[in-house]
Amino acid sequence: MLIDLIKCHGSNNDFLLIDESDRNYQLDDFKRRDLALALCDRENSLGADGILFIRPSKVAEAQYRIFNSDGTEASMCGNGLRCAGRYVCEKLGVEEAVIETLKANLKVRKHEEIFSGIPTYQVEISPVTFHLKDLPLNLEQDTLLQEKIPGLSDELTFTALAVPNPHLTTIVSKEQLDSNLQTELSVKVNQPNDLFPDGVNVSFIRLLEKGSIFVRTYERGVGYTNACGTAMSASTLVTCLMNENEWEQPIDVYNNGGMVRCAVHKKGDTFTIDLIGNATFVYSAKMDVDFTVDGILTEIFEQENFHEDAQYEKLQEHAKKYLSRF
Ligand SMILES: N[C@@H](CCC[C@H](N)C(=O)O)C(=O)O
Repeated sequence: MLIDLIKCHGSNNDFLLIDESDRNYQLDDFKRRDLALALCDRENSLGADGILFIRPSKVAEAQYRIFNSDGTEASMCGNGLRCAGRYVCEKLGVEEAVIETLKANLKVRKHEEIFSGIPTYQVEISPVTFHLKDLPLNLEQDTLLQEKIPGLSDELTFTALAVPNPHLTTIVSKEQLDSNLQTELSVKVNQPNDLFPDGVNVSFIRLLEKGSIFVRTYERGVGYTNACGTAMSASTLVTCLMNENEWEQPIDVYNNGGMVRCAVHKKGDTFTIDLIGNATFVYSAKMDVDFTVDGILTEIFEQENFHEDAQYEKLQEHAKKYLSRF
């Protein structure tokens, strides 16, 4: 079977985008999982952090689903939503749209360039909840705000939230960021364990200066990625809660793949986050897949380069130069 795809990335968190809406690929969730497992493999196949599936929607301009590279489905992916948002807007010839995701219908819109020559999209990250049952995190309390988790780390304090995928965040020093702490505890909470039965995305946050943070995330279902959009959104919210940053103000969030901008809106106890950043298309291709064959991908052809990466590298150089100050 021939399937069209676009390789794309948000902050170098990279995806394969497959539009099922005009073509009857007859994918079911087993096939979507198998495609994610096979095609995301960086050693033997195309390589990516996940697959974005675009599907028809009865309630929005399109439906969007995200499968991690380990074949599990996530309720949300922020960097992927910017890419999906761009794809849907360009396909429909519009500047904004609503995309149906597993737990919410979310607004996406074309945005002024975050850096010269970079296609930029703003996406809504919502709903946000701090109830531990929503992650889930099995502790005998309702929320976890800047607290220790017994058995996880003696030195770090954590905040847990779902946006709506689950996140565990902690604000760290440069020394803690450079240590093995993040790997050790992320592996622990993403293998079968009593605290997080569904796993969790673990972010280490470094406060750089007012209005600017660095976030590195070990993603559930993937491992370390260059960036995680929902994690950067959740982390920005946590820094506002701790009075390190301000509500409603743009915060620059640096990551290992570049930088994005987040703004957190607070109305009473309700939070929404704007995530603004690149939606970069790398190449488009047609692939031949056979689900009965090991590795599934049998041939890839008609590859076309979008030539957007050279400009993106300039954003990365700018981000690296800024980070070298800290
Ligand atoms: N990279 C994503 C998040 C993808 C899903 C995540 N690994 C999960 O399982 O919750 C992002 O940009 O938000």
